Amino acid sequence: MHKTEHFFYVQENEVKFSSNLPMEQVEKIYAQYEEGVENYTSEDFYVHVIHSPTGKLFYARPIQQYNDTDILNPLSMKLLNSLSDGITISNKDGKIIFQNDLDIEIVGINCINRYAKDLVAEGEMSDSLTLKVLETKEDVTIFQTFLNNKCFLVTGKPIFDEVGELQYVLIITRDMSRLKNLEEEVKKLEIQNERFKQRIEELNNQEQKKMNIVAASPAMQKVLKRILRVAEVDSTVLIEGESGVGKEEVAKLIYLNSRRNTKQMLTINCSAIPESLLESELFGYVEGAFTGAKKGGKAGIFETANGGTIFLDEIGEMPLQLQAKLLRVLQESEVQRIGSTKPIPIDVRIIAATNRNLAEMVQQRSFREDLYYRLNIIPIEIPPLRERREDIVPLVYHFLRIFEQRYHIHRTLDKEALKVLEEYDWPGNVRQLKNIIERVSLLANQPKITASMIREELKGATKKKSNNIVGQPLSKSIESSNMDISQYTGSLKEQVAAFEKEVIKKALSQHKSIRQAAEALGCNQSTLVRKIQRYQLTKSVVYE
Ligand SMILES: Nc1ncnc2c1ncn2[C@@H]1O[C@H](COP(=O)(O)OP(=O)(O)OP(=O)(O)O)[C@@H](O)[C@H]1O
Repeated sequence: MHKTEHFFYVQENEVKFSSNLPMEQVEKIYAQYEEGVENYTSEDFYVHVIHSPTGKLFYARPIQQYNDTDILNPLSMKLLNSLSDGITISNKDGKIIFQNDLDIEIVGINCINRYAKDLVAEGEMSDSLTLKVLETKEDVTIFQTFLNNKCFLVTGKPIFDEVGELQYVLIITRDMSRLKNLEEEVKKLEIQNERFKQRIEELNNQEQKKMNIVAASPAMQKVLKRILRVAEVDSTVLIEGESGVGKEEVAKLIYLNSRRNTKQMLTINCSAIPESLLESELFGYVEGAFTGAKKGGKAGIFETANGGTIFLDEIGEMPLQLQAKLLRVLQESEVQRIGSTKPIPIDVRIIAATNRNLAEMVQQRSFREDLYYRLNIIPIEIPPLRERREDIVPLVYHFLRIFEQRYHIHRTLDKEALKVLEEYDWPGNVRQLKNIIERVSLLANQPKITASMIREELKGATKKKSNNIVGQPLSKSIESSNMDISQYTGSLKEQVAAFEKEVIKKALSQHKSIRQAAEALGCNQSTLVRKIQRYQLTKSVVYE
């Protein structure tokens, strides 16, 4: 029995026994008993009745009268102030008897000793959870935004005494922004995690991307290291080297390993496009900018590549007037379409390449000095193949594998053949080596390629060297060849046709099949067949 509990025993309406309550008090309690009830309150007592066959036993426990100050002793206040939630406690009349420091900070008002209903009536609070809990006598939870615009989870809890009377209302205000911050932290970590995963994938891919470029020699290893380092930064790169050394391949590698690899890399060959067209290709134009300008205008390559990369091949061939315009784009990161004064902001990375000596061109004033320095922020010089002979054999095997997959032919080279290739000077660099390997692979009528087959091919190349078309793929050699055109007469159409006939004849004589010749000329087989018929190139002529 609880030490403050009293009891008395009643038999036939007569109090037979009482513990230590004065009789007067016992009678008062008993007077309020209603026949049959088991629990009731009387005066300041909570009464529990046990009915037995012979009588009734009454337990009377004094209802504790809490004093507000009883619960708010210094220690409990200290404890409540140390919590990281806002706490207020109101008594059953709705008077706020305690508010911890954090709650005062959150709500912005010190409510101690004030009544919740007054705070609402006086407009200091739009609503009061204390009043709601007093009314419903139930737990209530709401989300509430306070002065600092932070979102809080506010929970009101009724606190009952032993007899179920609501005694206090406890309000707990929890800062949801802390939870939100945590949520955001978790999200950030997840994003970071995702980035790490991507980076690992990228690094794995990088290994594969590197595989496309052969760099066995110390000189190319150095270049490769530089490529991978510059790929990470966003600056302009100038790739220099003789024709066919692999400048475009290097540009692709930089792009593939850069952060911009999710956007495209657009390539423009400055030597292959006439000056007038190059300007509009690069910068675009507005409607009516010139005769023949498309309706609605056209975006230039800078606009189209926005966010990505532009590879300006053969930059040394860019006319001076366009060099000035390109310089402005690089300096101001904005472009103006032809016929417009409106600047369009652009964000592109420029990779430029040249086989010309730009520094010399600057001295000869055929290349702008300011543009040269602007492009030359990170120069990459690719040495000619003859200066990195360690790359020759790995390149041979690399190309053999490519052609094996492309043509389904398996070829190997004997030792002597490899030696010949290693000792050759390769004026046409890697492109020339690639073409020789393609040719011998296709022309060989046995799996093993011998030194004499290579020598034969290289003899042809040396002969062609005087025509400045060493080892170029056929389509490229025609572009750059110094073919004697004085032999052609007649109208432009007739001269072009005569030239075309010669080009096709030559291609057919150099390739085993029409398909291969078409491939080398960069046209499709049916076009070539039509032209063979038009120019009446018979088989015997073709293969003589
Ligand atoms: N290191 C290399 N590894 C594998 N292939 C290479 C390498 N270097 C060049 N190649 C191949 O050689 C050919 C010529 O390379 P590329 O077109 O990049 O040369 P380039 O220097 O840009 O030539 P140009 O100055 O004529 O434009 C391409 O088919 C390319 O794939």
